[in-house]
Amino acid sequence: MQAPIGIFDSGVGGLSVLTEVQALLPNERLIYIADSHYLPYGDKPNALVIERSVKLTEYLLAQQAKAVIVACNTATAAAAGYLRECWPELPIIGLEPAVKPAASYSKQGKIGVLATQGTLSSQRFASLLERYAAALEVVSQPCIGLADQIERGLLTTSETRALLERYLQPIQQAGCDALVLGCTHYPFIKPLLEELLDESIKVFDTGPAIARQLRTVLFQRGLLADQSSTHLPAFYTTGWPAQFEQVLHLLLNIRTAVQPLSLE
Ligand SMILES: N[C@@H](CCC(=O)O)C(=O)O
Repeated sequence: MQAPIGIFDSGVGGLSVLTEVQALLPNERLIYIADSHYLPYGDKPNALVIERSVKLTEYLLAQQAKAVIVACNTATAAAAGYLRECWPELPIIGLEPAVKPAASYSKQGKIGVLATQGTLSSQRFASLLERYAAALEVVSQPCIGLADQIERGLLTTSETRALLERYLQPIQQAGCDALVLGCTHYPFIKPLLEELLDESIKVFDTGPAIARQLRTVLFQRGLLADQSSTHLPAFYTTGWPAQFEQVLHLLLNIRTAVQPLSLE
């Protein structure tokens, strides 16, 4: 059996990355884990996010994963460095807010970033800004509660709209012309985002670049899947499978059984 690629997130957010990977690499076998029992990661202590990331990676390795995507900006900021120390041979692909392309696009020299508190207060994010946006004005906006709404499939409710309006306000007011979606949950509210944003603001997310990066890494290591193979992704959650099945259908139009997973 083909060795799989493991993908994990605190919940449904990483599905936005899974979609991009499936589109670019349709022959790969994918295993997706939503650590829903510990959601949201965004306001959890670093130590807990690291502990969970280690457990999830261990599980994926026990399933013979040939590469792991940390499909969560918060977990990447907290744990990617440590995971790479633990498994130096394993290709580990992390997600970072797309500050670099947004900064080079911006003509106003002003960009906005929507992300979790965990991501925005991380050392990794500080050095990302230092490297690529030192000369720019950056409006970093923590979006408390937004990932939870998306997790519950509430993509267009008045509460979600009100939250998003509130979080976009300082970014629009500052005159930003580029907006970075620094959390893998947020691409699922792109329609609402486009409705609320000025047309002049370009939106950046990381999913497509991650899929390309994965393809490069697998190619370099001779790990790309056989072109004749096709597989349905396998889905696991540490939370409630029935709830995850519902939101999986809503977000990706996939109807499949989700397996319960206990990783304590
Ligand atoms: N998927 C989110 C994490 C959301 C959360 O669990 O707070 C991220 O990319 O940061």
